[in-house]
Amino acid sequence: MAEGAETFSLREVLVAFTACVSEQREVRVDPYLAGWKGLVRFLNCLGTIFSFISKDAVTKIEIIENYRNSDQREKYLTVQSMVEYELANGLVDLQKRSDSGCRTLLRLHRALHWLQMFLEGLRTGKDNSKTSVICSETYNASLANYHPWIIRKAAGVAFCALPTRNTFLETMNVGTAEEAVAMLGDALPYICEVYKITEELYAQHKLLDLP
Ligand SMILES: CCCCCCCCCCCCC/C=C/[C@@H](O)[C@H](COP(=O)(O)O)NC(=O)CCCCCCCCCCCCCCC
Repeated sequence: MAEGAETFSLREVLVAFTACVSEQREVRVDPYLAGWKGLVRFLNCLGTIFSFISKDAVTKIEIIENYRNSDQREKYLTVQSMVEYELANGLVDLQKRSDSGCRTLLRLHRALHWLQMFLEGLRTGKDNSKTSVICSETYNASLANYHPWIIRKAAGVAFCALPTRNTFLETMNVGTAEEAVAMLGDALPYICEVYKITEELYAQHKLLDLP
C-alpha cells in the first residue's frame, strides 16, 4: 500500500456526491469534480499500477475545471447549464472527438456507472470475496464496452493488484469493515441519483454516444 493511504478517508469523497444534486434536481459541477478528485487520490494510494487510470481521470477533471475557471464559468455551474450552453453555441462536436465539456463529462459519467456497480458489489460481497473479481465483473458489465482491447487488457492486469474485500474496506479509512459497508449504503443512493439525472439529461439531448 502506498504512503498516504492511512491518512485518507473515503467518507469525505463520497460525501461530495451527496452535495451534487440541487433542489431543482440539477447536478452541480464543483462537488462532482471534488468527488472525482478524491477518488483519484484514493486510487493513487492503491499503487502506481493504477496511474494510467488516474492520469486519464485527472486530464478529464482538468478540462472541465478549466471551463469552471474561464470567463464562461457561470455556464458550467451545473451539468444542465453546461449542456444548454454548449449545444446552443455549437460547441459539441457530434462527429469527432473534441474537448467539449459534454463529451468530457460523459467519460466520467460512464465511469460513475462502473463506480456505482463496484461499490454495490463491494457492499453486498462476502467477507472473503476478491475485490479484483468484483472490479473486473462490474468493469466488464459497464465501462469496458467503451474501451479498446488494449485498455481492457491493461485494466485487467491492474485489477489483479487489488487487495481482498476486507483489506480494501479498511483502506477506505472509514472504521471497521462493517462501518465502511454502512457508509457505502448511505452514500450509494446519492451517487445513483447523480448518475440517473445525468443519464436522463444526456438521453434527452441525444448526447450518450458523443465521440
Ligand atoms: C478500485 C480500482 C479502481 C479501478 C478503476 C476501474 C476503472 C477502469 C478504467 C480504465 C480506464 C483506463 C484509462 C483510459 C481511459 C480512456 O481511454 C477512456 C476514454 O477516454 P477518451 O474517450 O478521452 O479516449 N477514459 C475513460 O473511460 C474515463 C475513465 C475514468 C476512470 C476513473 C476511475 C477512477 C476510479 C476511482 C476508484 C476509486 C474506488 C473507490 C472505491 C471505494
